[in-house]
Amino acid sequence: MDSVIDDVGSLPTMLAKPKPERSSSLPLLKTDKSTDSSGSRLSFKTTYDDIPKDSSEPGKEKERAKLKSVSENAKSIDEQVGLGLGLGLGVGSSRIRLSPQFSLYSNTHFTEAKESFTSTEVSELASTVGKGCEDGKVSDKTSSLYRVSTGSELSDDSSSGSYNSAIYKPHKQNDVRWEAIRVVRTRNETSVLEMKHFRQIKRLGCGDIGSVYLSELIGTRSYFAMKVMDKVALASRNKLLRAQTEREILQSLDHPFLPTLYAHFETEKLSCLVMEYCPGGDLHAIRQKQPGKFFPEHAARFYVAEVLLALEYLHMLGIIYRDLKPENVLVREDGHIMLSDFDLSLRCVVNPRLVRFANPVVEPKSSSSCVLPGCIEPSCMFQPSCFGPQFMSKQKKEKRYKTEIYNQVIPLPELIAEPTNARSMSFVGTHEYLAPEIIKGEGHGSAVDWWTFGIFLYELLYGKTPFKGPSNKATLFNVVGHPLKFPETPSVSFAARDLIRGLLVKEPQQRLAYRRGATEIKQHPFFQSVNWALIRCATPPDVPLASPEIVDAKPTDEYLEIDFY
Ligand SMILES: Nc1ncnc2c1ncn2[C@@H]1O[C@H](COP(=O)(O)OP(=O)(O)OP(=O)(O)O)[C@@H](O)[C@H]1O
Repeated sequence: MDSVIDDVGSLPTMLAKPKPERSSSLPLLKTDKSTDSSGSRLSFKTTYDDIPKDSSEPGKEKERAKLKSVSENAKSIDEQVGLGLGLGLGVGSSRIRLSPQFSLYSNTHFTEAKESFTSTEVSELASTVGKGCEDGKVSDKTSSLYRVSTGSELSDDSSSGSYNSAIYKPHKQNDVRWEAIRVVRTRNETSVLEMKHFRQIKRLGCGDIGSVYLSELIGTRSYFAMKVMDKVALASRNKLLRAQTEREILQSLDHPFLPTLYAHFETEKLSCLVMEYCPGGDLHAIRQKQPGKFFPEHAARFYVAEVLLALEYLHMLGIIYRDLKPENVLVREDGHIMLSDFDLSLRCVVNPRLVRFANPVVEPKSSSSCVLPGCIEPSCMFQPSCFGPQFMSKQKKEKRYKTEIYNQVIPLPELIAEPTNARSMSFVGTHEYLAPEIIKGEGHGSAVDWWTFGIFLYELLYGKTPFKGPSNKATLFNVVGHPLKFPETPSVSFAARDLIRGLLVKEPQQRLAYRRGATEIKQHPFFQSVNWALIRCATPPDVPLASPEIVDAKPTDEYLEIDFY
């Protein structure tokens, strides 16, 4: 898979004649070699920021130097958390980000920050870096419109802040891990979590400038994924703002298919994010294990349906995700998904619009909110079970629809909060997943997520992406210029192909969901059998086995005395 490209704040000119001063540092030229030795897709980001503008040698030397630096960073972090030996580095298998010093945004702060935008303003690199950032290039790209994080806003008790944020997370507040954190804090008579409260069990992956570890909160048998980042490396690689964006987004989330950030703490050199651990791995790895390396349609539908709800929620918060791909979709212990990796996300302001009021008197024929061409079936909006039978007669459909209308006391109002009008000029994403408007540098909004959603569904069903060429450059040309084609095998339903066709429309304005966001996609016949409200109760296609490291975990009191620092 191609590497992630991330040129925040730059106009891509891949198809036009590149400007001379940019030509030497186009990520396209630098990232053609983008798979690791195992052939899996690298999540290695190339940014213009990483490359000096006056560089005359954009090629392999710098790429090698960068990989070496990733490797060294990972090794150094391993050593610092006490896992220095024998784990192998897996260079470039992941990337890592974070900001060393940033304010603790409560949900309220986040809202206040967003309110400072108009609907077309975007908060790319939304906040300025606090005291820790002295890099002129970074602050040049900072939007003054967004709430600024300053050193004075720092909290010494960031884990406490994260802990308290459970109060504002009604969907996650019953999570037993909050209780485990409370127990440790009480037991240690401390308001903050520190590295010494955790035992690192193994490294789950490593990225640009940090590593993710499976960690136990000592003495609780509660397990977390701890993302550990080297602050100096972040600063030197201009990753501070991206990291900060991700952390602020993580703090604002409260959704079953998005990560919970339990705590954040820092040591002198490291910054650590404590998140939910997903033992199921990612959908890219899981796809490789499927017969034929593609998912059966019912499994693909399950995964994309949950991803759709996650994207819908993000868009409602004014967050355009921009990096959807199977690698970023992790599988929880219960088999449901968790969308991860927010450092490429864009924050902007949305103006929620109510397009249909809650009304107890519903006229079936007036449900014009279904925008599918030729679709006059209101039944596509009401489904009785999470994943029911897909095909039924028209008579049955009508009967079912009537029953459901009567069972519904008040139909839900239909709200649209789609940051369609946001305009970012950044060149970010993963080659095979890039939307045409990003490649052409036309400016992009939330419709890019619907494009990537189409590529994602295609890849799950066919085992490959539709526009991949022999090189990254060829891939980009294909995305912009080649018509969409479906392979003859595997056999995929008409509904699935129709949905993909609607999503992979090159002109964003003509793309499905451009006008009404996720609502349009939910109403597509491909999702006819999905009960959106109950999807959390649906049976996942696969439930991961408990991680052997956890099953075999020894009683952990013996680790209490270990002091990492
Ligand atoms: N919550 C988690 N549970 C289980 N594994 C995780 C979790 N978060 C990350 N990982 C694993 O750790 C690896 C590194 O994650 P990290 O977020 O640092 O980088 P990444 O997802 O590869 O992406 P990027 O380089 O795009 O930031 C991932 O590939 C994933 O396999």
